[in-house]
Amino acid sequence: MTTTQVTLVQIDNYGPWTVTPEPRREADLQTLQSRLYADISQFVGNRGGYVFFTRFDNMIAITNGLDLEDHALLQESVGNRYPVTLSLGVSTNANPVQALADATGHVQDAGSAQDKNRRECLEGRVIEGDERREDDIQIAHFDVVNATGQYTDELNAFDTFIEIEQGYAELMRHMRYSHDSLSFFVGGDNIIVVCPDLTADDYEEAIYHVQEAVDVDLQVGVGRGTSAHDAGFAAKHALETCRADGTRVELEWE
Ligand SMILES: Nc1nc2c(ncn2[C@@H]2O[C@H](COP(=O)(O)OP(=O)(O)OP(=O)(O)O)[C@@H](O)[C@H]2O)c(=O)[nH]1
Repeated sequence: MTTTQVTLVQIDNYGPWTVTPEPRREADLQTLQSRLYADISQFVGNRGGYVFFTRFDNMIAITNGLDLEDHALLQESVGNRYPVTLSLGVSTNANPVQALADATGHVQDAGSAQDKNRRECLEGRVIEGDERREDDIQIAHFDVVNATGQYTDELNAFDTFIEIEQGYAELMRHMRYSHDSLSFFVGGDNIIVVCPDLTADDYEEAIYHVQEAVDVDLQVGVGRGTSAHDAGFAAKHALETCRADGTRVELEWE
C-alpha cells in the first residue's frame, strides 16, 4: 500500500510583498518565482523527492525520504538568499489527496497566507526511515500520443498549447475526483500523477474519459518506488514500453 509524504510549500505573505511599497515589475516577479522553484526542485530532487510549481506561490512536493531537519534546512537556505520566506506543512497518507489536505491544514492552522506574523512555520510529521517501503509511492507519467505530429508540427504554438492544456485540465480533475490522485503538468505534453494503489483498469478508464471529453489521446507508464524519483524513473521506463509497443498503459511491475 502506498504512503505518500506530501509537503505544501507556501511563500509567506507574498501577495502584499508583490505590491509593497508599490506594484513590482512583473518580469522580476516571474524571475524570482522561477528561480525559487528551480532551487527548491534541486534541493528536494537531490534527496529523491519531486516538487511541482503549481501556482508558484504555493508549490506541492512529494518528499518521501526528507525528514524535518531537511525541511528546516530548506527554509533556512531560502530565507538567507531570497527576499521572501517559506512556510511548510508535511503529512503522510495512503491517499495523496488526503496527505495534501492535511499538509495544507497544518499551514492554514499556523495562520493566513497573508498574515505578516506567520513566518517559516514548519508543521507536521514525516515517515521515519525504518518505516519506508518499496511501494510507498506510485507515479503515473502520462503523455499525449504523437503530440509532435498531431499538434506541434501542425498548429500554431498557442493552439497547440490550448489542446495540451485541455487534456491536462480534464485529466487533473478526473484523477482528483475519481481516483484520489494529484496531477501536475511538467512541460511539453507531459503530466506526472501521484497516485494511491490504482490498477491498469483505472488508467485505461482515465485515458478513455479524457479521449471522450476533449479528444486528446494519452498513454501512461506507471512505476512504484521508495521515493518519488524511484517511482517516477520506473514510470518513464514503462512509458518507453508504451512508445515501443504501441500500448496505452504499462505498469512497470507487471
Ligand atoms: N518533463 C518532461 N518532459 C518531457 C519528457 N519527455 C518528453 N518531454 C516533453 O514532451 C515533448 C514531446 O516529446 P514526446 O512526448 O517524446 O513526443 P511525441 O510526439 O508526443 O511522441 P510520443 O510520446 O512517442 O507519442 C518534448 O518536446 C518535451 O518537451 C519527460 O520525461 N519529462
